[in-house]
Amino acid sequence: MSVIELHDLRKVYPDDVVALDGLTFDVSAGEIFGCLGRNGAGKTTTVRILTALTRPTAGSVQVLGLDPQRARREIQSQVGVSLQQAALDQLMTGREHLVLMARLRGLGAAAGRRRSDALLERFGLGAVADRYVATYTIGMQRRLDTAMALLHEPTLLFLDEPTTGLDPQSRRALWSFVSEFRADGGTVFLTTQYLDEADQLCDRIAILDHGRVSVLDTPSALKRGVGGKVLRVGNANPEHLPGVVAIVGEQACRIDDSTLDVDLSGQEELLPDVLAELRRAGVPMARVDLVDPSIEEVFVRLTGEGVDTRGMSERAAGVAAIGRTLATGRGGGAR
Ligand SMILES: Nc1ncnc2c1ncn2[C@@H]1O[C@H](COP(=O)(O)OP(=O)(O)OP(=O)(O)O)[C@@H](O)[C@H]1O
Repeated sequence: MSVIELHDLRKVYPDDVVALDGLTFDVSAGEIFGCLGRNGAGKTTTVRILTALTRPTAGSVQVLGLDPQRARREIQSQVGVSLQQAALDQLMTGREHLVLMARLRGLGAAAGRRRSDALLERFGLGAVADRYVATYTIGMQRRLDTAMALLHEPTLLFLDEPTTGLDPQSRRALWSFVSEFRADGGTVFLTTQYLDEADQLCDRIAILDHGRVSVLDTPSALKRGVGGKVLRVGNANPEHLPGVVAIVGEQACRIDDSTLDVDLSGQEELLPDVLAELRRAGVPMARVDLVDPSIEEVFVRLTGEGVDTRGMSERAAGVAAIGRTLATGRGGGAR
């Protein structure tokens, strides 16, 4: 059953800014659906239209079987929304936010307090519940905002870039919350600029480009679709890289956290040469593996380096580091 249906959706802002240019997809009940794309691709506009915060210019949209513009209150009472810019009052405590929101949601005083307490604990905010939000970290503010979106126990949750700016621990905590929410029967629509997040968390991913869906599928189908294997070298040393780059070319090499990925698609015949080079450089073969391409590689292969997501920029920095190592002959390129 579809809980979200978009057909040929267009949104044109004043001054002819085209944010959405014929967006079509649907989201099934119980899915974690990821919407990926660079800045300005149209992700937030999509969330705002689905949650009745913005009116589309053309096209049709249904959320839980309702038209958001005609059934605005009904939709907003049934879905949870955590937007990129959390609307929190710095001079209120976390608990005050939740209790106030519970009142706005029509929960009785006792029920509101109970639900607030439970959510404060669930999101690890119990110890700071009575501190001003001004003293919260970005991660705490984001968790509070997500907790507020859950007060009325929605079954459909919209999270707009929920982990942007969070430290790795907070990101993982958010991921496990999203998985649990789905395991309890919920549906999640999330936008992200992090490719690894979409890969690990989402059942299906739509990559948006200039207000359109450029590809949409499960992470594994996307990876299968592009074909080709990646040779992964763990604990790679920058000194090992020039030889490999000389064989496969700089574009095929990516390094991240000392892991070197060599994209062999279309040049599989080079595998023996690369292995021989690694062996010559003294890399233990136990550290070498053949793996499926990551969503990042899919992204690069399908759309080219032009899709500037933050995750890709980090990898691009890694490739640039290899380039610098080659150019200067100095090590230290890997992060
Ligand atoms: N209120 C607005 N008025 C005019 N233009 C807007 C408005 N909101 C968004 N836009 C423009 O619409 C396009 C899509 O923006 P949108 O925020 O939906 O993209 P996004 O993928 O969410 O980007 P980001 O990752 O930066 O949030 C961009 O060109 C943006 O500048």
